[in-house]
Amino acid sequence: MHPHGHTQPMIIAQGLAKQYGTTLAVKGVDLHVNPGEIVGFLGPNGAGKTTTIKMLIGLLRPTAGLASIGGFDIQRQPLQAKALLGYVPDQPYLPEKLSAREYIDFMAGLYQLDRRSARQRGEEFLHLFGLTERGDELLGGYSHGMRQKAALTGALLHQPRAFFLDEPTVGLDPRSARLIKDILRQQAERGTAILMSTHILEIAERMCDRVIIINKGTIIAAGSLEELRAGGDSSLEDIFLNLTGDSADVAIAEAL
Ligand SMILES: Nc1ncnc2c1ncn2[C@@H]1O[C@H](COP(=O)(O)OP(=O)(O)OP(=O)(O)O)[C@@H](O)[C@H]1O
Repeated sequence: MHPHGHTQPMIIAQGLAKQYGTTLAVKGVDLHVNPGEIVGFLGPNGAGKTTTIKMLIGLLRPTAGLASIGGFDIQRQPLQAKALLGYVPDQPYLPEKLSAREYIDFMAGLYQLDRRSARQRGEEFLHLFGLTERGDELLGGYSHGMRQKAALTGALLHQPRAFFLDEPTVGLDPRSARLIKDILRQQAERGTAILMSTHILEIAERMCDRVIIINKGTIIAAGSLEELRAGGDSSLEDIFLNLTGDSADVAIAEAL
């Protein structure tokens, strides 16, 4: 028996498509993330990663297709679906005039959490992130890394079952990147499904149970790294370049 019960995927996309004007940015994407899984969402710039994630979390209405979180359709049952999900964008919006502790209270209110246990959970994250001493400073004065940590704290406060991150470790020092990696693994072990976009292949290799590769709005490969390597010992970088590159680009990359 799987530790998290029946493995109905927590995150599902079926035929998701998005057209901006005449541009088909996402062309019928099918994907799923199971409870407890960390899945890397890889693709070159402009491939459609952010657009897909924004449709999955209900920030963008798809032109076609369905997205569901924990069995709730994100368009038809947005409140139920959104209560289950957390999202950290690559440039998180934070209220600059609030301190980290005030932000924790603010997020607790937004998700209608019990204030005391939310505060306690918030303090645990501040401690983990080394921000206990700076929790009363205004977020506006936080560094990029500190902002990422505050955003993660706010997004994890309600214990989401589906967690989405856009480029979570960009601009972080190695220690902070490691910390975030550990926290994500911890969340996954508690059954949270995690989908994170990244273009840093090394991060995907080290952090993810499975990767999904998107190129020009279409999923072109999905599986564990072992499956993608399919017996060979190519690095994820080779696989990625081969799958997404024009052959000329790959030839250039191979020559480097
Ligand atoms: N609001 C918009 N209006 C018009 N076109 C858009 C809009 N947002 C994205 N696009 C286009 O859709 C395509 C996919 O963009 P998207 O941001 O989803 O890619 P991405 O994979 O997240 O890229 P990156 O790695 O550079 O962040 C691109 O061609 C982009 O120019």
